[in-house]
Amino acid sequence: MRICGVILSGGQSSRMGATKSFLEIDGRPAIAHIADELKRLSDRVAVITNEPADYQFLELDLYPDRYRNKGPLAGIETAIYHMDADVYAFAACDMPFIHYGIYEHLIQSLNHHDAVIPMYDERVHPLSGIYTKNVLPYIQMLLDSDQRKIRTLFDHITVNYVTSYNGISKHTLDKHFFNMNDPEQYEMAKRL
Ligand SMILES: Nc1nc2c(ncn2[C@@H]2O[C@H](COP(=O)(O)OP(=O)(O)OP(=O)(O)O)[C@@H](O)[C@H]2O)c(=O)[nH]1
Repeated sequence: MRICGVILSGGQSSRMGATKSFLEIDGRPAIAHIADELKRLSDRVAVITNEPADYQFLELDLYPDRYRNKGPLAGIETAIYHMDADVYAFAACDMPFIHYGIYEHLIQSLNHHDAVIPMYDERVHPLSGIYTKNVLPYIQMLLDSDQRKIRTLFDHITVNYVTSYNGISKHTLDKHFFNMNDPEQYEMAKRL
């Protein structure tokens, strides 16, 4: 199975007030930690960013959103449009502690669905999901009619929502799904 890892980094970071990808965790930018983990899944990892010059140090494939200012769904569209793979493992740039084993578990849960979306602590995490190429025309249809909600995509495709993570510790899961959106959460991240 051909897998691509994709980091979504096209947001405004307005709550944080600084680009979340470049916030330092253990002396390295958050996005470098995320890239390292996705490289354990695949030798093909891309970043979807509208400021590619800032990301060249990562030495990854860089693509700007094809649909501008339409949110993360546009980032997913861009990745699938440009890269040829069977499955795409997505990560938000504000989840610095992702664990590749959780993605392996999601991929094993594909079972002919169009996407596998993790749930944890009663929250749905669509930007840490696995998507197949099948979703591309549906995303384009939504973006073409200015619909940006990922949840709307799920009305059109088959989704396996994963809620059990046998063999993965609570500590690993708590960190994987930790998301830093504001300065307070960044301070928490530095202590994790
Ligand atoms: N490629 C791409 N990624 C996006 C876009 N909007 C948000 N993202 C990414 O989606 C993830 C979640 O973003 P949010 O936290 O909802 O939004 P944000 O713009 O980063 O932050 P706020 O401005 O504080 O809402 C992050 O990884 C963002 O970089 C977009 O328009 N394009």
